[in-house]
Amino acid sequence: MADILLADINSPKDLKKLPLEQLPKLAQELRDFIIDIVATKEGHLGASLGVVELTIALHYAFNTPYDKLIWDVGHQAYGHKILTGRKEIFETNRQLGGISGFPKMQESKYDAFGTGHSSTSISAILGMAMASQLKGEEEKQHIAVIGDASIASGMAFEALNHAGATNANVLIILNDNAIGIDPSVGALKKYLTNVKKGTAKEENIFECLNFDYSGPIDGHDIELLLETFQTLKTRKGPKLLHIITTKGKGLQQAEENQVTYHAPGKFNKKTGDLLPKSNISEPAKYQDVFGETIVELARKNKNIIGITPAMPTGSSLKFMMEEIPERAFDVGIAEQHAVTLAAGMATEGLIPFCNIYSTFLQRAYDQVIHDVAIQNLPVIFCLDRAGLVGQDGATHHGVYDIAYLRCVPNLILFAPMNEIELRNILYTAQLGLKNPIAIRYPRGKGVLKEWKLPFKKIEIGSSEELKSGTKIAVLSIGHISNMVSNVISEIAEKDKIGHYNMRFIKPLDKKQLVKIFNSYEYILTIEDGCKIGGFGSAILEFANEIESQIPISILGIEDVFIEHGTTEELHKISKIDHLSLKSKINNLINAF
Ligand SMILES: Cc1ncc(C[n+]2csc(CCOP(=O)(O)OP(=O)(O)O)c2C)c(N)n1
Ligand SMILES: CC(=O)[C@@H](O)[C@H](O)COP(=O)(O)O
Ligand SMILES: [Mg+2]
Repeated sequence: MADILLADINSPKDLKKLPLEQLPKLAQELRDFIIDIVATKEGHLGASLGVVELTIALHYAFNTPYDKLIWDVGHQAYGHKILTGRKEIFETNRQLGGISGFPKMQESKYDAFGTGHSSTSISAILGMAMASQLKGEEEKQHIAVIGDASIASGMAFEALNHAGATNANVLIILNDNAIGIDPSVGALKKYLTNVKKGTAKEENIFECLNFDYSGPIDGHDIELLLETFQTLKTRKGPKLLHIITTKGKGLQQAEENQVTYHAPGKFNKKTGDLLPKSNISEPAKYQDVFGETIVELARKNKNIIGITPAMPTGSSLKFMMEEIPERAFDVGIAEQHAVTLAAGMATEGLIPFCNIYSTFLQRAYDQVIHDVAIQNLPVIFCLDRAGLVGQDGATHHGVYDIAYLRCVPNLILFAPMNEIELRNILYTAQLGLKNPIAIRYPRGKGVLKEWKLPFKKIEIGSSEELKSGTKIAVLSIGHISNMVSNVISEIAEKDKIGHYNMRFIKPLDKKQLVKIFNSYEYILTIEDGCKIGGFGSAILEFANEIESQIPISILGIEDVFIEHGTTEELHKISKIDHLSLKSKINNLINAF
């Protein structure tokens, strides 16, 4: 049997011992290794398969970790992790206690910068290169690998604009596979396509920005990559190398179905076929409730617009993009633009539904305040993936939105308990709200079998008493309210417990709250967001406002970053799972 080259590679030092002719064989092994593990452990697949040759060539040619290497987004860094000492633990990728699915500085000296959100790599590598200049490290190389969808983002352009006016020693590798999670969009995509066809205008956009541009070259040709790196190493100043790769390279299914194989779930490693999911009829995903409902509403209301920054599949806005393409827009990885675009549309009487994952809206915070809330424009924010999202970990949990939105005047903040509430608030929001509204809902499935019921208007600021009680009032918000209901149903002295689905974090249902504060002896709040500044804080502030002395306990995410694991595991760690809540309530009952 031929030697397994990968077996002996535990660091780039080992890699450098291989003769050049063996690198294509190593590439095949690395690809097989990634496929083997991701097939059972799940994770991001297509992006890592597409940069196998690039990863090998980079670590072969450069002196990492002394030379700095940043992977933008970082979902393509599995090969990098495997070649830099994490091969033996790669099977723990994204699992609780295991390695992160993204580069992470605390995990390895080879991870020069932590990523997860896109388009940060050029700024960060420029910062490092400028620091090297100041320290007199003239020979040090600084490399950022960024995809064609990520380079189109505002932040990447800000960094290119700055870098091009410096003599910093940076090499930006544009990994152009013409796709993000969904097909790349926009004028830059058209430009890059023309460059590849050789029909671009005389002037190269990157050269105009003062970059030393090379390419486009085949990013799967290791020898060519190595030759190019040797040349580029000797050139000073900002450089951009344009490489062409195929997302999913080496696994036919992944090459042919690039959207599905971005993060395919479990699959057969030999055939690439996806493993069937359980065939029990399950509740719908919240994202699909959004996707189907917006189509239903938009058919009747011609002013409705759908906007997504590069997540048509993840948000299910693709349903509207397919049926009503003239009113549904993927604007690329451009959260800031998406928000202000929606604001502009709202000034003209359109009704924009701007769907952004909770974690990615962090990037557009100023736009939410300055362009929407101060001007009190009725933009409808649909914040998908709110709460703990699971294996993507700390960079992706949507746990700050309540705290960062609750403090913004004019903004209504709602969290549906189930699919019907989501559907009804989407309906309510397009009836002519005078304020912006943010609707937060989690990754994954709801709880109901039937949710496509006739629309009902939800009164803004109204809560719902799910169960009355005598001693302890549990106030919950959003999907987690279902777990709370289940827990209460199992409590022996359940008569003592009242349960309120508060729905609106802002405005609070103050009428209901006054009643609660007058009828109970203890209040317990629960949310799947950070405790500091969250829903529980809002209840504390209310207690202060009415000068209530009733004790209040807040359950939610503590002041630490929660890492990766299944959402069930992470809820447990955060003590907002079924058992923790049950024991908390039982302890309270014993105390009263
Ligand atoms: C700020 C931000 N918005 C959205 C995402 C979600 N996202 C992750 S990967 C990706 C596409 C990246 O495409 P590209 O840069 O071309 O890399 P490729 O996957 O093709 O390697 C998107 C939109 C993100 N990680 N960060
Ligand atoms: C890398 C990245 O940011 C996305 O691929 C993200 O992992 C998508 O998350 P969902 O799987 O929740 O759509
Ligand atoms: Mg791409």
